[in-house]
Amino acid sequence: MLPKEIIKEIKEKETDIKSLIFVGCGASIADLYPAKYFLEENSKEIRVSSYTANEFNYATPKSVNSNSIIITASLGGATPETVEATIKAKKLGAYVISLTKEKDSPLAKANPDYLIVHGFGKNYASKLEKMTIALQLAVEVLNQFEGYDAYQEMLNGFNKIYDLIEESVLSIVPQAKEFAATYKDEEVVYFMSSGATQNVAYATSICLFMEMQWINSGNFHAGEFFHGPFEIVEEGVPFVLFMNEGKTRPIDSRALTFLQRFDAKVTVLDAKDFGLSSEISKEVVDYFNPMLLTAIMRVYAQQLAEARNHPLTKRRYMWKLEY
Ligand SMILES: O=P(O)(O)OC[C@H]1O[C@](O)(CO)[C@@H](O)[C@@H]1O
Repeated sequence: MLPKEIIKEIKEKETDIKSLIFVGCGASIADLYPAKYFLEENSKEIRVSSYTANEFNYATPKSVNSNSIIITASLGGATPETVEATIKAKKLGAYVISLTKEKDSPLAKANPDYLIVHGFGKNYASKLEKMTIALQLAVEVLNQFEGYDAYQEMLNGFNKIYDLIEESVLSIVPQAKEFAATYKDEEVVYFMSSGATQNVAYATSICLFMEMQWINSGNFHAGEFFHGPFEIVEEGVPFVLFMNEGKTRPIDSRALTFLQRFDAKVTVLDAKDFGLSSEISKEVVDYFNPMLLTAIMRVYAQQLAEARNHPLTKRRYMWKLEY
C-alpha cells in the first residue's frame, strides 16, 4: 500500500491520533529524522518523537496506545531491538508501520499492521527510499489529520527527488576522488549540519566513518558548533559541512565562515550546487536536503573506501560477535 492509503486506512479506524513515534537504530533511526523534523515543525497537535529502539523498549513512552502511530525501520530487518520494539508497540495497541528492504526478515515477521518493502541496491536513489517514504508518511499524517497548505509542493518534491539524486551523483566522482585523496590519512573527521540534515551528519559520522572506515569522528549541529566544538578548530583540522538550502542555511554559513577564518580543512557538500531549489519549491525545499546530501556523501564514502583499501562492508565486531 502507498503511504497515502495506509494513513487513510488508519484514520478510518482511529480519528484521534495523538502521537507519532519513530523507532530504529543507527542509519535507520537517522533516516527517519527528516520525517520527524518535518512533523515537529509543522504539526500543531500531534506529538512527535524518535527513539533508538532499545530506549523505546526499556523506557517505553506512556503515550504508546491505540491513539498512536509507531514507524519502525530496519534496513536488513534483523536488528533484534527494532524487531522487539515493533512487537511491543503492537502489543500496546498502536498502529505500527515498518520499513525494511527484506520482505521475509524478522521485522516483517513481527507482524506490523503495515509493512513497506523499499529498495536499496539498485542505485543511489533507491538507497534513499527509506528516508523518503518515511517523510511521505509524515506528510500524509499531517495533511490527513490536520491539513497542510504546502501538500502539493511536497508531492512535486517527491516526484523530483529521485531523478535529481541520480543526475547529481553522475557528475561528482572527480570531486569524491579528490576528497578521498585528501582525507584518507586523517585520524579524526568532524561532521556538521542543521535543519532536516542534522542527522545526516550523525549517520555519516557514526556509520560511514566510525563503523565502516574505523576513523574517529565527531558530529554536532552546526548551531551547537559555537557552543563547544569550535574550540578545537585550527589550521588543517578536518571537517565536512552539509550545507542546506532553505531556512537553516544561515546556520550552516555561519559555521563555514568560522572554519574558513581559522583555515580548517573543510569539505562542503552544498545542496545548492546540485540545483535543489531550482527543482523543489522554496516552501518545502528544507525537507529534501537530506536525501540529496546523503547520496552525495555515499559517493564520497565509496571513493574513500577505495583510496584506503578498506571496503565499506568490512567489520570486526558487528554481526560477528554476540553483543
Ligand atoms: O536495523 P538496520 O537498519 O538493518 O541496521 C543495522 C545496522 O546497520 C547500520 O545502520 C549501518 O550499518 C548500523 O548502524 C546498524 O547497527
